[in-house]
Amino acid sequence: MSTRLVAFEKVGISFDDRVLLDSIDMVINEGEIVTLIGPNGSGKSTLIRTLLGLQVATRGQVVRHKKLRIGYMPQKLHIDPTLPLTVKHFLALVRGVDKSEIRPTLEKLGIAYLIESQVHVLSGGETQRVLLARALLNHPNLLVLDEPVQGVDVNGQVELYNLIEGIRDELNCGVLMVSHDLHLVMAKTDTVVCINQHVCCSGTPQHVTGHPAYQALFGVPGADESIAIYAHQHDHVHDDHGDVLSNDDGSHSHCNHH
Ligand SMILES: Nc1ncnc2c1ncn2[C@@H]1O[C@H](COP(=O)(O)OP(=O)(O)OP(=O)(O)O)[C@@H](O)[C@H]1O
Repeated sequence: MSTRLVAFEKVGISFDDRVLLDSIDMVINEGEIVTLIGPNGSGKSTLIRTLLGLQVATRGQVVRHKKLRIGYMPQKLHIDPTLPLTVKHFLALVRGVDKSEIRPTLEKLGIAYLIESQVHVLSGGETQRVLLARALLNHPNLLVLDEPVQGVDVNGQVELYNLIEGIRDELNCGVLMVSHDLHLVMAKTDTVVCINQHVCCSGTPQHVTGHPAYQALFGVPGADESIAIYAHQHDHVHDDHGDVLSNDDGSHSHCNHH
């Protein structure tokens, strides 16, 4: 059985009368990719901040493995654009970093050619990879990625998700990713936790996208079958012409489990 890295147990966060998180249960295991989804203002960043220890739970608790080591990738790089700073120097700022690991880490992410580039001239996709490199230099057993594909085009998003999956396979680390919707990330995710202050539903991507709570928040998937997962469940048979033959009771159906 894989090691449990983090467990949220009935975690709640309130300010004055406002509930930001309510009774959140969530587990992240080693080697598992968990995607956290929810609409704007649903508490995703608050949950991440709580995991990072930057926000204290007002109810419940966050149980962390004693050897938990988080590599955090923020949504954006906040650096003064007038400050000259190369990628190499930026990564050398990681506390306790072994500088000899900087180039191999960039190579692993396919961006070794950027090592002497100024960080403020990088494209969206390049910036995300540099931030991922910074997270990896921390030797994490849990990667926490806050909207890792923000500002990246669709092809770049697929590449980044492939990269993240490859890192998980190589390091057997846990991954917690924040996303706004499930379309592209779906195939790369083991478990989805859909929140809107509370956990609306959780489980496999197929289970969650078929859940009424998910569909109430994000609509019914399937408008674009090229990217949505379509699981066609047969409870009937077709004749030689493809026509549906009725069941014994005369009924038949096609089920869409997204
Ligand atoms: N320290 C705080 N004090 C009071 N309210 C806060 C605090 N931090 C966040 N909030 C509020 O909590 C709500 C949830 O915010 P949060 O940033 O966690 O949502 P989110 O799901 O990450 O949203 P988005 O998708 O827009 O990034 C927001 O309405 C926000 O204004």
